[in-house]
Amino acid sequence: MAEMQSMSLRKRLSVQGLTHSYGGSNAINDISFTIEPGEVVALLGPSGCGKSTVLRAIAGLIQPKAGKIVLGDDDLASLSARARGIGMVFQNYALFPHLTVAENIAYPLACQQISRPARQKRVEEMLAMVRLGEFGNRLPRELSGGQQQRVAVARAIAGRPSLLLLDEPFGALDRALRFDLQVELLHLQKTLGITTLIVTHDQEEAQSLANRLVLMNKGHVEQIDTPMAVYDRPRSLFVNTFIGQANQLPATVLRFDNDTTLIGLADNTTLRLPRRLNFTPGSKVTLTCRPEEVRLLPQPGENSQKVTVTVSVPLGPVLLHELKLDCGSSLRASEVRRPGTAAPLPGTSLFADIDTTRCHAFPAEPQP
Ligand SMILES: Nc1ncnc2c1ncn2[C@@H]1O[C@H](COP(=O)(O)OP(=O)(O)OP(=O)(O)O)[C@@H](O)[C@H]1O
Repeated sequence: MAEMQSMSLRKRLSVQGLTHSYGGSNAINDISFTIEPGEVVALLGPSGCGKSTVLRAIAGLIQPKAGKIVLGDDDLASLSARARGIGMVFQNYALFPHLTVAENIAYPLACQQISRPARQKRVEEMLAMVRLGEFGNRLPRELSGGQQQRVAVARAIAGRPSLLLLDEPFGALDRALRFDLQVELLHLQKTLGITTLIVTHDQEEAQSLANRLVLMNKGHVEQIDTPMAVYDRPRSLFVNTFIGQANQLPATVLRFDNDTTLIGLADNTTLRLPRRLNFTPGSKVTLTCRPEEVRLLPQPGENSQKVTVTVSVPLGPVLLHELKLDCGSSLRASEVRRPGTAAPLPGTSLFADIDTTRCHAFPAEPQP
């Protein structure tokens, strides 16, 4: 293991101004981010936002229209896909069906013209690492989906790449297996310290695996931050609603008093935010708060709105309440279930107390 660690070169990846189109309009536009040596970064965003295009450009599978990709000291534009020293794992396994597990893992080593005994030793190390020591002689079709994906990971890292690219690596697997493999991959990545970029549309996968997230929308970057910062301090309404759940309330900035902002809601009630927002009075905004920041009370509180319970659903450890404000807007509240927590009956009138320290306000999006 010590030998392997010393031989895996930790390199920094820098992507600057990456732009590409497949013909018409740009699929990705001016994408810039860096991954520090040994760091795991997740590219996250809705379907079609350009995640795989970024990955393909880094891997050398497409030639971008503009931009610079540098790995360590190498400008990748001058290197073929094969010469880039990148390990890749894609969703659909893509193991060679006619080669055994051991031969699959040995394949990139043979391409690097590594001697047969060294190859064999490395394959054994890899098989042990992904806990498939007994499976070297099997064909891919004789393995389960999760095992096949572990072989794909072993094959990707066997050649000691400086960068690991994972494109929806566990997308085809069921939830429980996906979680197990994520934990395994995290352990492997920490042991080897390979700089890693994972593409996923599964935000839980991204948050559990990555040190930082690059959030993409419609071909551009919306925010780059740690998973917690993205959740707690979203820079746009898109990020706020894409990561986790967020209630959205149409509102108007009424006035500022010292360090507070008075916000008017659609039902003519008001909320006082304990900070000055960067809007002019009269601005139309979308106010957001997460369900866990809304507390249900039997009596009105300081920042509470009258609500009617539509339905309450138990989701494992929490109870999720769907509520209606008097103005017709919907609101969700969640509370941790304790022994004796009872779900209110549909139609019950209660008061929703919003934690205004945690609310965000974004410019209202123009109505279609
Ligand atoms: N080979 C191609 N030819 C033409 N257009 C393409 C091609 N590949 C991707 N696109 C378009 O480029 C845009 C970005 O696609 P891309 O596959 O990078 O998105 P993605 O975020 O990875 O999506 P998904 O999560 O669905 O895989 C999309 O609008 C897609 O339709």
